Amino acid sequence: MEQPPGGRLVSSLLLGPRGCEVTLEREPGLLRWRDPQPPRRGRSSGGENVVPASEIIAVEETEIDKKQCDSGKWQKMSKPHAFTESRPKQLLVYINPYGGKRQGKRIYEQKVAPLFHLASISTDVVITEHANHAKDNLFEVNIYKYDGIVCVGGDGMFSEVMHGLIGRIQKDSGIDQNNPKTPLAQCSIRIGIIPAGSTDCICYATVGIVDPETSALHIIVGDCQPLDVSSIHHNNTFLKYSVSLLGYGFYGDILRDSEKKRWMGPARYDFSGFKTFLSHQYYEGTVSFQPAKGTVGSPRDKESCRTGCRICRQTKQLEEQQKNYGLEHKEVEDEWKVIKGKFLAINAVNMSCACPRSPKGLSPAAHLADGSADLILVRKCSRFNFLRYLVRHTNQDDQFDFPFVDVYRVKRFQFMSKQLEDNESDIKDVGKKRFGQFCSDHPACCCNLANSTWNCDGETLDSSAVEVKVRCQLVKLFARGIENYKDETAYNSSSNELLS
Ligand SMILES: CCCCCCCCCCCCC/C=C/[C@@H](O)[C@H](CO)NC(=O)CCCCCCCCCCCCCCC
Ligand SMILES: Nc1ncnc2c1ncn2[C@@H]1O[C@H](COP(=O)(O)OP(=O)(O)OP(=O)(O)O)[C@@H](O)[C@H]1O
Ligand SMILES: [Ca+2]
Repeated sequence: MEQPPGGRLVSSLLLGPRGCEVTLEREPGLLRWRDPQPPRRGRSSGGENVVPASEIIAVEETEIDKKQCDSGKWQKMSKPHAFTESRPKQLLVYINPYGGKRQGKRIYEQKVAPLFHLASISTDVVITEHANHAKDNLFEVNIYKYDGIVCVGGDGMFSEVMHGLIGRIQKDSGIDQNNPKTPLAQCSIRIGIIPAGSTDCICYATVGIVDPETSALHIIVGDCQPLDVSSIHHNNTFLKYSVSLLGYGFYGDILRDSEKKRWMGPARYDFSGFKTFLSHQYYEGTVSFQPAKGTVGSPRDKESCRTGCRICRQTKQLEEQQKNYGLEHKEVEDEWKVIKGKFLAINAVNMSCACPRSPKGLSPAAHLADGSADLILVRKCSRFNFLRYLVRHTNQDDQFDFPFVDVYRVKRFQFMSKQLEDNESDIKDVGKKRFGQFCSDHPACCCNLANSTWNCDGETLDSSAVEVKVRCQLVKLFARGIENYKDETAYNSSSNELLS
């Protein structure tokens, strides 16, 4: 390449048989070239292609210009894959061969491994043989020699890997996860998700699409997206972490029913969803929460969390300022709001939970990394109204604009079912232990006194009573959030293309 004044390198690029001029600008590091063919009608970019150098996957030398090469003008790159420092070089990969449509192994081998190879990334691959294989393995291996952990599977598989990684880091830092008040050690090793599950909402809500190649490219270029994690405890015992949906009632019941139908694959959720919708079960209990005062946004905002989100950045800055002034424990004194009622669904989401089934998700304005969760309370209502509420997850109408739906942005919350409250207040009265019974006052009504279960990122929880606290940006993903359409037009569609 020749270097004219102005920090711009100019060279010629062969695209098939045609040549064109290509320039590389030092600042901001953009590679530009014009299509050799005249632009087609309606193409806004006018045939110009722009690729940030940081997004070039690999460069290979070809012997097309032997003379120039011999004359010493060409220099061999010692590390052809080293475009930026944040790119991973060594990855540990876990594949769940039974997630989703059981395509995990094929997806990895055919779509992902060749890209990793092209980008000179070395991998250790573990194909899991049973549930918790990946989680247990993360406590045994030397995780510190890897630049990232990749999971090939769905939300449940991500959850397993995340539990392994967070648990391992806490163990190595001497932190007891059972203490709900202890600050947790952040995980600097990033997690990559290659979607091969049934819902894949963590992938969809952090990348904007469920596509294994796109996710592989985010891993290769070393993108980094911090993610809030909720820790769930009961009676000073750690239960689980959650990053997407922690749902009681409707989504808990769907999960409980669908687990028996894993053989159906992703369709099990529609089957169990329909069945659960018809059962129209509501649950009584008390929800207490601390509203998120430090965050800048609200769940009713029209704007969603996007790449480089201002709200996530501001909240993190605020948290750091509070830490510097020694105010990080102030939330302990913050007021608790208490709501008793009959609920069809109690959903706490750390992110929008957008997924192919619901492209805007359960809470469209929830943020990936603002240190808060959106708590959605759907009170007892008619079947017809609940259907109207569900349908709004699939169209542009506001799903919170119903008198029976409330949404709050929270940092912590607790839930206890009425049944447990009754048992706790009169524990000696054996007659009051009504597990699994139906309401004796109204035998024909659907007032089931049995508990629902919590759906925690697609896994069931053992306790119906929970204490939940959001841990701001506890983990990091190889992702960059959903890109704004406006930003995307800055580069044309080739921004993710491989150059070789
Ligand atoms: C009429 C159409 C209404 C469609 C309403 C669609 C709402 C979909 C909302 C999806 C939210 C996903 C939240 C993510 C949860 C994940 O952490 C978890 C693990 O992967 N997935 C599930 O629990 C899996 C949850 C799967 C939920 C499927 C719900 C299907 C409901 C069907 C109701 C049918 C009523 C029809 C009446 C005629
Ligand atoms: N080899 C295996 N055999 C059985 N279960 C496994 C195996 N490997 C992992 N698992 C478990 O399978 C569960 C579900 O997997 P996964 O999340 O990949 O698929 P899914 O449930 O179909 O998708 P989604 O979570 O997106 O709805 C995970 O919780 C994981 O612990
Ligand atoms: Ca959040």
